[in-house]
Amino acid sequence: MLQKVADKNDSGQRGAAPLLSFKGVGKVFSNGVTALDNVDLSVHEGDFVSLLGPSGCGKSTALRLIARLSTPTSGHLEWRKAQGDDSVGFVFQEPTLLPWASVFDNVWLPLRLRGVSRLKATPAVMEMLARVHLENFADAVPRELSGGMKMRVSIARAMVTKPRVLLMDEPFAALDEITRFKLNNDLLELWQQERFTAVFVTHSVFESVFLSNRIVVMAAKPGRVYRNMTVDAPYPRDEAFRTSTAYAELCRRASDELSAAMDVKVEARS
Ligand SMILES: Nc1ncnc2c1ncn2[C@@H]1O[C@H](COP(=O)(O)OP(=O)(O)OP(=O)(O)O)[C@@H](O)[C@H]1O
Repeated sequence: MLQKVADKNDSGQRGAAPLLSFKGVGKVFSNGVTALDNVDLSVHEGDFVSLLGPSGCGKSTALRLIARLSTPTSGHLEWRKAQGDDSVGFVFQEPTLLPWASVFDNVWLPLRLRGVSRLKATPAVMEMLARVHLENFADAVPRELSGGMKMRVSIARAMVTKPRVLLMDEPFAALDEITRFKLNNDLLELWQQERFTAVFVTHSVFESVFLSNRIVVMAAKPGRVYRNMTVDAPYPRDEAFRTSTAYAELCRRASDELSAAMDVKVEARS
């Protein structure tokens, strides 16, 4: 069943117009920093795309542009118009939960802001809590939760409105490795169930290879796309994939690309 969904995710790319394209996008801040320079980048429906690169290469800036929290200073972003729904959800590195509110109320919040009553929101909130394996913690408050559980709440809150695109800015960077692996598995399961398009920012080669069907390796100063790498491994991906030679080889390739992207930066400065 999951394999079928994964096939659908993969087939979504072939031949179809991208869901979202960066067309020669530049972003220069008022302090003169060029965060992004002439970026061309396409995201297809159902993609799991990771933006991988050194600090300062413009990964977060790119996410903020997709979320419309910021606008390009040159070029433009183009959304495919056909289905008309370009809604986005955002998950940040910090879970940023309301400390006084229950898990249920935290997840309800985006629906509440749209005028949906507690009663009406209950099925959607409980469904999302079940999806992130927190259905038994609806009444807990954030201080009672572990870091991984707080992040699950944050993901459920971002997903409760069923956005078409889920943007994630290093969501697992502050977690221990075991929790991070578990959340990587659960995120892939959620992606395969809900069929959203994911754009995921990370510094981790291992995480980007495990999760993505495509990795955009970026270079810094100025921030730009260095390489588009296809991760040619079938979904679902599980612990067997994580310990496979295919995974090790893909990580080696991604690591080489990242090292090369960082060398480019050094050469450009010297
Ligand atoms: N609001 C801002 N004003 C000025 N400069 C900014 C602003 N936001 C980001 N920058 C600069 O733009 C560049 C790209 O920043 P951005 O946060 O997008 O990079 P990043 O790849 O996400 O970095 P990190 O991995 O460290 O989070 C950096 O040099 C950063 O200092």
